[in-house]
Amino acid sequence: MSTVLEAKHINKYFRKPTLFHVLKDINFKINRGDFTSIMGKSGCGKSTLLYILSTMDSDYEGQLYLNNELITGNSRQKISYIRNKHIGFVFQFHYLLSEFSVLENVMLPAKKLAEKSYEEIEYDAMQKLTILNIDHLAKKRASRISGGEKQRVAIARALINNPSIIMGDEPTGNLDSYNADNVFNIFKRLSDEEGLSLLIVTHDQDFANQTDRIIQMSDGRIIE
Ligand SMILES: Nc1ncnc2c1ncn2[C@@H]1O[C@H](COP(=O)(O)OP(=O)(O)OP(=O)(O)O)[C@@H](O)[C@H]1O
Repeated sequence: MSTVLEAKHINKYFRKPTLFHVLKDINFKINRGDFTSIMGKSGCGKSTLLYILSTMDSDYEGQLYLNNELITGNSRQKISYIRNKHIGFVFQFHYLLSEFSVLENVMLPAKKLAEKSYEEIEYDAMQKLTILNIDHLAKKRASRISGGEKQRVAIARALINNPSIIMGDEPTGNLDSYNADNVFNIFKRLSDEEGLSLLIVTHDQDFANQTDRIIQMSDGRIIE
């Protein structure tokens, strides 16, 4: 089984207001195609860890590998390229551009990567919307759709560059239970049917139980 993501001896400190050792010797691997969840009490360091794993934070000790390539220590520009190409994100809040259409929002990360023509990107974006059963919303403004629909658009946007892994920080946290189930089931389907690698932080034990593996954190450490 090949490894998509690996964390080796990750330690992280916050220096203000006082020195605080927030992540303590984090080690784990994520196999390609696995659906992994991270759980743990509020404040144990889940978001801080996800921020490092998603390459958005470079201020840590230890090594991070993506597709067996060392990410740590690369230039900001290279890391930004790798992130855009290989990692898709879904946050608790969707962060869609409200004045743009659904289709334009989904196209954005591919435009940024600038490796395909406008027409190809548009075609890819429509395909992702179709996978998520929201192709009928393509021309609508992002501000004019429901919360559950917005989160599905955010997933389509995360998929647009065919990333190696999708990461989510409480991706169902801001939704009512019906829409939370719906979004979780989309992740589950992407994992089961498309073989996607997924890593989500969640407080929901029922959701976590349906993933392939639960990483349990406590006080900045992985305990299980
Ligand atoms: N920029 C910062 N400076 C100092 N301390 C911070 C900073 N960001 C987070 N912390 C602290 O680090 C700890 C871990 O925070 P983090 O957000 O990673 O926890 P979490 O497990 O994701 O919590 P939650 O489930 O509530 O989102 C907390 O004690 C938090 O107060």
